[in-house]
Amino acid sequence: NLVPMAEILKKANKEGYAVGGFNINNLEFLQGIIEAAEEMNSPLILQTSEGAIKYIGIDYVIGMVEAATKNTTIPVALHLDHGSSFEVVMKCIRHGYSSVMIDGSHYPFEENVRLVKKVVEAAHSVGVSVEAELGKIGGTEDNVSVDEKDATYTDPDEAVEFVERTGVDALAIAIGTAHGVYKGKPELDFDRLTDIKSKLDMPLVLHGASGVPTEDVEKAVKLGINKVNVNTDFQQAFTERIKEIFDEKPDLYDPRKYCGPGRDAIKAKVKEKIKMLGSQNKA
Ligand SMILES: O=C(COP(=O)(O)O)N(O)CCCCOP(=O)(O)O
Ligand code: NA
Ligand SMILES: [Zn+2]
Repeated sequence: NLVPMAEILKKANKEGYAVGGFNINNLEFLQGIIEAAEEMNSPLILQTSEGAIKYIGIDYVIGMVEAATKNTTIPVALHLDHGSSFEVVMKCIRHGYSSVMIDGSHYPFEENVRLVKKVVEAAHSVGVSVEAELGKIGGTEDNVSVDEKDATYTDPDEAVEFVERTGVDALAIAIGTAHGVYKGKPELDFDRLTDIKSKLDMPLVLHGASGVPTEDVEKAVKLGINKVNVNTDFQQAFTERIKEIFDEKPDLYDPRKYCGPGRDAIKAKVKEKIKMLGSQNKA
């Protein structure tokens, strides 16, 4: 009982809120995230990077997510984050993912269009949603100069052509965010977001949300972002809690004694993010 991401995001776009694309890295991330979303009555997009699939094992991902969603009343999608090839996308679809990202943002425009079009045809033929990316989301934050912005940030007119030619359900745009921990304060290009949304009234995705001030994420949601990806903030919440536990009790060796509190820390952080995105009671 997974749902296609497109359904979740269509409602979010219509009603002006965003839904978390929360990455799972192990059992505790999955449990913390799904419990928080259920208690907040929020729709949820669970996502795994290719690295997480390698670490967990795709059969375990599917098995754990099936267990997590067996009795749930909230709409949940299982999404491949940053899919790097048609082959990986098809593997996830075959295993039961309800949504996939094919990330061709580092290819030339025409190559990105060709690859994404191929994925959309295959995925849509079996009811699976597709996210793609145009523009370059930074890997590590460093101050982007103006001309670099035009070289790396999403061009609104290109975005219109891209969506028309590919038929994607959601578009990840580059407006100043970066994956991971920021060095400086990220400056989001809200004018560019406004311009893109005015030309493309469709679900838009913000990557790299960890480390972006809450008020900036809230503003981006108001301006038309409908999916917000978060990973690092949850990884840091988990890790910091475990460090605290070991500071207090260095001789602990039962993993439940430190992974359990780590799970609780993730859950608390997820609730904060759901409040920030406005998806509480939108299930
Ligand atoms: O946009 C985001 C989240 O960005 P954030 O971590 O800044 O919140 N994402 O798409 C998550 C990226 C996860 C990468 O995971 P691996 O290390 O397993 O490859
Ligand atoms: Na980030
Ligand atoms: Zn990302």
